Amino acid sequence: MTNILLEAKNIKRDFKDKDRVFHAVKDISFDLHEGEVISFIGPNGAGKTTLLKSISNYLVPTSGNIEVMGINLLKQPRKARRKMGVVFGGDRGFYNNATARENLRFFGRLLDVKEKELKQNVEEALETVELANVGDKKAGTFSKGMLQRLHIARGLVNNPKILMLDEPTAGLDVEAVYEIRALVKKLKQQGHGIILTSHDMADIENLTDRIFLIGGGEIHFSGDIGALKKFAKVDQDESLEKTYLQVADQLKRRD
Ligand SMILES: Nc1ncnc2c1ncn2[C@@H]1O[C@H](COP(=O)(O)OP(=O)(O)OP(=O)(O)O)[C@@H](O)[C@H]1O
Repeated sequence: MTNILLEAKNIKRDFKDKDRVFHAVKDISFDLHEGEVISFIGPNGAGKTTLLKSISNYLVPTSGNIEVMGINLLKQPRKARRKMGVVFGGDRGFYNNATARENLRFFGRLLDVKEKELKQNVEEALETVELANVGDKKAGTFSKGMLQRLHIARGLVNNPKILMLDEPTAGLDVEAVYEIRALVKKLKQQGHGIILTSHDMADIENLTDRIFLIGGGEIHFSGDIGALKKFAKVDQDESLEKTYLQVADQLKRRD
């Protein structure tokens, strides 16, 4: 068994509205191993974003415990958070008039990367995402696919073992989607643990080792795609989209 990079135990997150308490995440536990890609799938309002925000320290859970490479996220949030690259992607997030290298150096400094490590980290991140040859070009001249790779480089600039990739292929053309998928596979082979969110079932089918079906703030199933197909009682050659549709109804909130 490989090393556990992240362990979330009994995560609950409530939202209070006047005198009513809404249980967005009820009691979720999961872990993430080295070299593994996991994904949470479920209907709108299932609690996926709330859960991922809790793990990446954008929201404090109501209760539960999160260990990131042995560091307690709730007790030492800054230290734990630095072990994780959170990649939101999209057209924004960079200084258009600065080069890719300058942008990465800037974000590296924001993440407290030491000056003597910064240059090497930036070069390694650019190499990994295959942008080293255009590193001196302004970010504003980059295509959507290149920008997405630059976002991933930004997530890598302080050398985190864990990456959270939010919709990494959204809005990209077929070729760029293919490149991003190849990059995710490379990161996984390098030993990164990756939490992938995507509405594109083909991304999940291609990349994810372990799927967590989430509905009504709870996990209904976890396992690989083959096990999910058994759980959904569909043939093994059925598409993930059809498999998901078989179980979608039972994931709807009843509260
Ligand atoms: N700040 C908030 N205050 C009150 N309720 C909230 C807040 N954030 C989320 N919720 C509620 O918690 C539930 C879970 O929302 P969440 O965004 O985590 O779901 P999701 O699975 O990510 O959905 P989607 O696929 O639409 O992004 C929803 O019913 C939502 O309305």
